[in-house]
Amino acid sequence: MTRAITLHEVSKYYPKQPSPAVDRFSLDIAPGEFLVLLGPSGCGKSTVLRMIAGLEDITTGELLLDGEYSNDLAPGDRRMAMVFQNFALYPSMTSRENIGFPLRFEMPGEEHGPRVDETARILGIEEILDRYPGQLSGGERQRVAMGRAISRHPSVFLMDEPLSNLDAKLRAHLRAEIARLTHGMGVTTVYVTHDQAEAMSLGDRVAIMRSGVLQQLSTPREAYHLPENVFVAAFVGTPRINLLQATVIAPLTGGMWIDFGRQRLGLPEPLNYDHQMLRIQQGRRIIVGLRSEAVRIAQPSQAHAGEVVLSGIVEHIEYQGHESLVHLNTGSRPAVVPELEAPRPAPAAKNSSRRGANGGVGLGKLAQKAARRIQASMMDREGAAPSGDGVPPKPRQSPVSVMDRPTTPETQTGDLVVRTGPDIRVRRGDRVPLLVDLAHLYVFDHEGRRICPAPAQQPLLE
Ligand SMILES: Nc1ncnc2c1ncn2[C@@H]1O[C@H](COP(=O)(O)OP(=O)(O)OP(=O)(O)O)[C@@H](O)[C@H]1O
Repeated sequence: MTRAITLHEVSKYYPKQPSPAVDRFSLDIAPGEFLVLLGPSGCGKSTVLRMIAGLEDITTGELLLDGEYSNDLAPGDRRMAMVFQNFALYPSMTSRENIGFPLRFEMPGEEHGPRVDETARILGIEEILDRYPGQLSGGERQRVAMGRAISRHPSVFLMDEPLSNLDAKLRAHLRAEIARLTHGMGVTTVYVTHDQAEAMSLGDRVAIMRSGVLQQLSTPREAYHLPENVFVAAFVGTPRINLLQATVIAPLTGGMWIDFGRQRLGLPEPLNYDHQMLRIQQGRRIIVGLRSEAVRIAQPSQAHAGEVVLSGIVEHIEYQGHESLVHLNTGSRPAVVPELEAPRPAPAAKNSSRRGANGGVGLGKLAQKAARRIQASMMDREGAAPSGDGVPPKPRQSPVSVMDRPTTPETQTGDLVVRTGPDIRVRRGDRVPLLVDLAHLYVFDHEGRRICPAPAQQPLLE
């Protein structure tokens, strides 16, 4: 059995918190869909997951399960299984006993052996069924934890960063396994991660969050190719998209340029629809987004149709084996998305009281919370203070704040990273010609909204 999950305008206010952890969050998850909640630490992903699970009350809004109002449904009646980051196995039980444990309550008086064996076979862990958690590797422990969730034949899997305690190789391996398993079982899955690569490779769709607010809900491909705002553009993709501050120059006499300060990028005429739409930005600050594959190092004579010329000085070459990343200085001013640039708190076990039934708030989590509070106070987190009962007087708007990077042209290092073949023959200090593919040019307005390519729904002009 699998089920549809709908969140309608769901908000969560924690007591004594100035702004909601989740703010008017709406989402429809289809039966059997694999949906990933993606965003930086503290953006509200786990809170959404826990509200779906029934482990956290919904302050306002509605949760529908298969179309039925379910805000007040007890967690045990939702037929959902959760898998956490910290495995949460009983140390005094073997793998077999751990996997069979929830069945004592779900199938009282019935023989659990066949269900446990079937689960072990699916996960390929028959050999470790008689071992204790202390005798297992991290990956094996996480497989047993997943076995415990699978054996219940749940209608929904809820996974909260289940792989983040594992090393990179194992993570990649288990990631593929999770995708195979959940799709094979056809069970609706909601998966929380802050790792965009994980989200992109796993999700049928990703819901990208920032400060409790849904920024974009789309397929991974669309999130990469058509980010709705600068936050999504910067959060998704490695290496991170190049974000440069610029202005549009569009004199009445014709022509249009994007001015980076020391260089200008001329848009070819006749202007296409997307470029024409930039005319209203004339004289205003914009942010230009260029992914590392949108620019190549090549002579102007080699330009294809739709490519325009810039140049840059090589600052650094990052050899990656299959490719090189060349860091260049084009004399532009990089734009910074504050939440992405803020230091991420040190990882700590997610075993605080709000995460699981059996733990106190760990020191690591407290440190994380303190760091978040500092981070939150430093960031431009908008929102009205809650009234006495914790319900907001009005919803927050969420323009994406973007700042200047505090550098002077003299001290500024590479502002543009370009992906090249591994054998590129350039040296530090060389000035090299660059060809920018305008088909992959993104422009965001001063509030971070994408304006090029033009959004499907145009904002009303005042
Ligand atoms: N029980 C609680 N009491 C007060 N504030 C809380 C509580 N739980 C979470 N928060 C706050 O709500 C916000 C969202 O937290 P949440 O754990 O949902 O974020 P997250 O995106 O899952 O982060 P992480 O990836 O670090 O777990 C944070 O600011 C957090 O400090």
